[in-house]
Amino acid sequence: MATESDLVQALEKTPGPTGAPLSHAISGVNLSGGKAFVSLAGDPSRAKEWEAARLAAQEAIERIAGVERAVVTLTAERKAASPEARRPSLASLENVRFIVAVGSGKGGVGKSTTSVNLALGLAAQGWRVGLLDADIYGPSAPRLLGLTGKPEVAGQKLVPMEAHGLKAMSIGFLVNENEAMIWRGPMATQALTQMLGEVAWGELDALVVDMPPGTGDVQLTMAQQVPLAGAVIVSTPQDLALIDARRAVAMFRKVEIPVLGIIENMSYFICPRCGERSEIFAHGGARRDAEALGVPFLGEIPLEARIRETSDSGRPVVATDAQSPQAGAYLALAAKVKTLLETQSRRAPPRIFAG
Ligand SMILES: Nc1ncnc2c1ncn2[C@@H]1O[C@H](COP(=O)(O)OP(=O)(O)OP(=O)(O)O)[C@@H](O)[C@H]1O
Repeated sequence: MATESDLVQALEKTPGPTGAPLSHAISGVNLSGGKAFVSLAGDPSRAKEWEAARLAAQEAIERIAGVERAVVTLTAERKAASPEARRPSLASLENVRFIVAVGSGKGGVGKSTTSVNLALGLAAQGWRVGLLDADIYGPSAPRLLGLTGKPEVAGQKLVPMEAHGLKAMSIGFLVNENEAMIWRGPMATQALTQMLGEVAWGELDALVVDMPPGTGDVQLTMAQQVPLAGAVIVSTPQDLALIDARRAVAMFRKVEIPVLGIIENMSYFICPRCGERSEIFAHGGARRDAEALGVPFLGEIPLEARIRETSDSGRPVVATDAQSPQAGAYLALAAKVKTLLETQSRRAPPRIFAG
């Protein structure tokens, strides 16, 4: 059975008028009953070249086994969605294909653990991935990735540190934790902007941004300033955490960042001795909320001592025990996020133009 991901892959091999693969221009993908509908965002002033690209895309998709018919339409490029247009000072992000925020309405729900394992899960699928620990009030990337020491400086830029195949930057590499904790509003925002703009990220398929918990001014400014492709919200199943998760969804929606979905962390507990499953916090609330809010539910991560031990000792489970069921939960999550990024992000309103 062909999937939407196969359509994206076919366009990864088809160059477009800008020289970049046509998959970079996708603004919408849908596959149902063997019929593929794809929209490509292009520059209307180069309509002839885009018309040729449209036909090439149609042919490439119709060659996929299981696709009977492909309809490819052109939509006008939404300039505001490109990193350069929204934030000229963030030039060092221009070779980053997708920037994904991981947010939570509330602290301590496992946002950082999820960010690290999600980033590793994306890397496990062949992507080049960076992790920006933007949680300036409680930077945890140094601990989670087992990194010590200071990043090097090359030219005017900080060189990201590397661990388990990820590039990483954290305010925790630069100042001691207590110092960052006392920063307020504008100072915190300024530090974040610098970490985005003054780091030599290089070419990345995805930069996972571990956001500060909550939905205050710092988070809102960050969501507005960074050219985010989408946001993932982490919640635990308790009612209070879910109320805050709904606020986080509302915050990203307010600034028109697509919410890729909600993850339920610490969803259930499997007793390591008897294997019995207990639903300590009335599991399932995040799935119901996701349905009510009309956003995808991305999955459940169990509450497991192994996840805590590996995270807290700098050996994240996806990097050090990829075959374990715990890593499997994160790998499944990463696969969903990858597909959503490739198919949902940059979805422009369909202003169709003819070639
Ligand atoms: N699924 C899980 N199973 C067991 N322990 C977990 C799980 N997820 C996170 N933890 C543990 O819970 C604690 C808090 O997790 P983490 O630091 O990722 O949360 P956070 O939401 O980023 O917190 P903060 O608000 O402080 O940034 C850590 O000790 C972590 O190891």
